[in-house]
Order: sequence, then C-alpha cells, then structure tokens
Amino acid sequence: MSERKAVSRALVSVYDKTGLTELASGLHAAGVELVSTGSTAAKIADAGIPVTKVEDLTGFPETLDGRVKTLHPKVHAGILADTRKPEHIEQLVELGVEAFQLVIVNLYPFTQTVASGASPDECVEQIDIGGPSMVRAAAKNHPSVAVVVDPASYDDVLTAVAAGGFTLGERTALAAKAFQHTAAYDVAVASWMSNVLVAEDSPFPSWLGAVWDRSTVLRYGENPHQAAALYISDGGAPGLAQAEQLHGKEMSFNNYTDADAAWRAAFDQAAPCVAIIKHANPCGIAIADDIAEAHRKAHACDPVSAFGGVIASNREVTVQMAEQVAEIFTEVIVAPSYADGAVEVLARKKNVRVLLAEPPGPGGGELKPISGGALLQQRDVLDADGDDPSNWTLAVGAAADEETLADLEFAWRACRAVKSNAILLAHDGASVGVGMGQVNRVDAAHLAVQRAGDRAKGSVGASDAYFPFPDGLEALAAAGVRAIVEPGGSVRDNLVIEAAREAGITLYLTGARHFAH
Ligand SMILES: NC(=O)c1ncn([C@@H]2O[C@H](COP(=O)(O)O)[C@@H](O)[C@H]2O)c1NC=O
Repeated sequence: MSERKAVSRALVSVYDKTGLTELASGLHAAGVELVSTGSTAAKIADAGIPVTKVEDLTGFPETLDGRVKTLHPKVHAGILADTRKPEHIEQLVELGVEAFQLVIVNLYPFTQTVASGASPDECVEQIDIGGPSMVRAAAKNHPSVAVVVDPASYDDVLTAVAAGGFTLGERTALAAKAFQHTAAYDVAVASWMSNVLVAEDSPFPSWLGAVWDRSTVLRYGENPHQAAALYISDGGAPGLAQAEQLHGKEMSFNNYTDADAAWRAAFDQAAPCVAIIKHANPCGIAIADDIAEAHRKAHACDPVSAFGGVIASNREVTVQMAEQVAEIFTEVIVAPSYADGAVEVLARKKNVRVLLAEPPGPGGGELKPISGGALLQQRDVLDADGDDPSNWTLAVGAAADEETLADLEFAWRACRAVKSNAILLAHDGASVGVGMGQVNRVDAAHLAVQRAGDRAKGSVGASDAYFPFPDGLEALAAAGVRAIVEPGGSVRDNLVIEAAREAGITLYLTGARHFAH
C-alpha cells in the first residue's frame, strides 16, 4: 500500500454547504488549518471554527460579484506545487506561499439554474470559473494533493485524515472523479451555449456531449465472447436502465434489450397490457380489463415462443398474474409495481429476474451508432394524427363496428413493437399471429397467417408500412382476415385497395408509418 500523505492545510470553497460544519469541525480537530472563500468561511467561522479567509491569504478582495475570488497565484501555487520536487518547495518558500494537501470544492449550480428557466445572464453568472480551476489544478497535482467534489464523501475525508492522510491510490481515484465532475459540468455549459444560446434554425443540436456513468459490468454482451457493461445517462429521464431488481439472477445484455422492447410495447397501450418479447420481437401482446387476463391472452398468442420470454406489464402485477407467470419459464418480468405477495410468488423460481421500473419517459432523442458516426432521431411515439382512428381514412369496405375498430387500433399500436417488415393479426385485444423482421412484406403476411393458424379467420390485421403490392393484403384476405389497417402511400395503393374490394374486406389508411429496425 502506498504511503499516506498527511494533511495539514485544506482549501474549502463550496456552494452546497451540506455537511460543511461537521467537515470543518472534524478537520480542525485533526489539526488541519482551514482556508475558505466568502460565505464558506463565514459559515465555518459562525460555528466557532478557526478559518483564514482567502482574501486575507491573497491580500486581494473577492471582487466583480465573486467572479474573482480564488484566481490568484497564492492559491494556485499552493495547489499546484509538486511537493515531490525540492525546487517547487524552494520556490514556494521564496514566494511566501504555503502548500495545500487537501482541496474541497463544489461548483455553482449551473444545470439547476438553467432548468429553473432563469435568464441567460443569470445562467452565465452561474458558470463557475474559480471552482473548476481549483478542482482541475488539485486533480492534476494528485501526487501531492487530494481533491474532493462530493459532500457525500466528507466522512471518508475525515477517516482518511485521521488515518494519516490519503494514499496515492486514493488521491488518484479522487482526481479521476474530479475530472469527471468538471468534464460533466463543461458538457452542460457547452451544450447550453452551443445549442440553446446560439440560436440555429435546426431541431438538432450542433454539438452533442454526453455523460454516461457505468452502472454495472455485465457477465457478457450479446454473445459470450463480447464483454459488456450497462451505463446510465446523466440527467436523463429514469427508465429501464435504472430498474430496481427485486429478485433473480443478474441481468444480461440481451435481457436488457428485450426488457426495453417489452417495456415500450406494454406502455404503447392505454388499457392494462402485457407484452411478451423474445429476441426484441413480441411473441404476444394483449390488453384486457384485468392484467392477469391480459397476460393469459398474450401468452396464448404463441406459447411455444413465450418459453424463456421477457414479460412487461404496464400495470401492477397482481398475485393472480404472478401465479400464472410462475408456471412458465420466464427470463425477466418488469412492472411499475407488484401487489403484496406477488414478488414472493414469482420468487419461487430462483432465476426469474423481477424488475421494478419507472414507466418510459416521453419522447426525446434516439442515438444509433453507425461506423464512423451516429444517427440521431426523435424517438418514435404513437401520437401522430394517423395513430388516432378518428383520423383514419376508410379506403374501402364497410365501416368497422366499435369492437372491430378497437381491435384495429390495438393491432396498429401493437404492430409498431414488431421489427419491420411487420404484420400483426389480432382478435379481441390480443395478438394472434405476428410476422416479424422479414425482408419483404408478403413473407411477413404469410408468417403472421401461419402463426395465427385457425385464428387468422375473423381477425384484423395491421401493417407497419404500406403494402407495396396487393400480394401481402391478398395473403391476409385469403386466410380470412376481415379488416386491415395500414399507412397507405404506395404508388400502387389503387391496386391494394382494389384487392381489398375484391376480397370484400375493410381497409383503413392511417397516413402514419411505424418502422422499427
Ligand atoms: N471566481 C472565483 O475565483 C471562485 N473561486 C471559487 N468559486 C466558487 O465559489 C463558491 C464558494 O463561494 P462562497 O464560499 O462565497 O459560497 C464555490 O462554488 C466555488 O466553486 C469561485 N466562483 C466562480 O467562479
């Protein structure tokens, strides 16, 4: 273990004064001399703890509304002197500067000020300059100085000081944290400056900076030879990545991607809904008045594929639903809450991962890496005019009755959870046949019909994009599908509509498309 470096002098300058008095009192009791800025020094002094004001150290008043407080060689030479070098120590003596071994700083609340809707001038005033300068200086000089940016670490600071100071390993880890902190701060400032303050006629930011914190190292990635980890975005809306695991084996990479798809699919429906996902595609989606019933219907769509599936529920999981799930080999179940006793029922299976998550947040951007760059798009949400049946165009056939229209709407919303080319057949609020991920639409139609079997007859169908030729619609009609909803917009729409007329089925056009690749 590396030698500890004793702390005899600390510079403390904090905006967030949480735990400050206890920290200062502990440091003072350990014989550490304290130097502090304006209101930090005032709070320490009010607690009866001796402290030197930075102005007394520099002989220069804090000025320009606090824009200049610690930006002074007497402060920065004291932080930056590499005390491993005798010549640095000699220079400090010549200049009458004393070294710091500990720097404790937290920064002006820039992000919170922007979020409060403050004016540009007020936001600019909350860009901390002196603080990051001290933090970066101390972090650079970690062989000689320990730097602390998080009030939650104050107990550890007092423990380390009492133990004779920080080890080099501890100082290095603190320095890395400190640079992460200033980098994240600068990402926030740079994003605001370049994308908010500099007005540009584009819905997309001219500059993208992101901060991700590693949450968990996963056992492996999509395949066992791929290493993988889960990261959480700083400041983003909470979702599946922050889910609390209530039971079961460690989540895998594929569990996360499937659970994410299931989560989105379940919340695409307003009624109580259960989505069962395998390999990012639904093998069952259903709605019902009761969540256990929705699960029964979703499972019935394709019980073979639902084996080892990932289940999402958009309502509290009841004990009854848990009893049903416990009968089936399930990899993951995710829900916004669990009724008393439901987790215990699920936990009868040792391995099933039981997750509690916040419902998916609204809209936002979606970043997709490609070689050499990334694509950014708005998240696909089901709120286009064309997603509302009252805006659909009846292209041909008898207008759907209330029940049929409800099924068509369910199918339309469920279909967008299916990888394209996608055809989904539904009956009574449940998928009965799903044709997913085909490289042409007619094959997706055949697959949906094949999976539905006898259930295709009398069902309704949804297509995530238009039929480029009549053949896909004809395949559905031949299997007995009685009403279809699709975006329309093909140059051959007239042929598709004619095929629907000949088959005697109802065809609605939405004008909206929901590809999922
Ligand atoms: N200008 C400076 O020289 C300067 N030095 C330190 N600060 C910040 O002032 C705050 C502490 O000030 P006070 O102790 O007055 O509350 C800290 O958040 C610190 O990061 C400064 N403020 C802004 O840049």
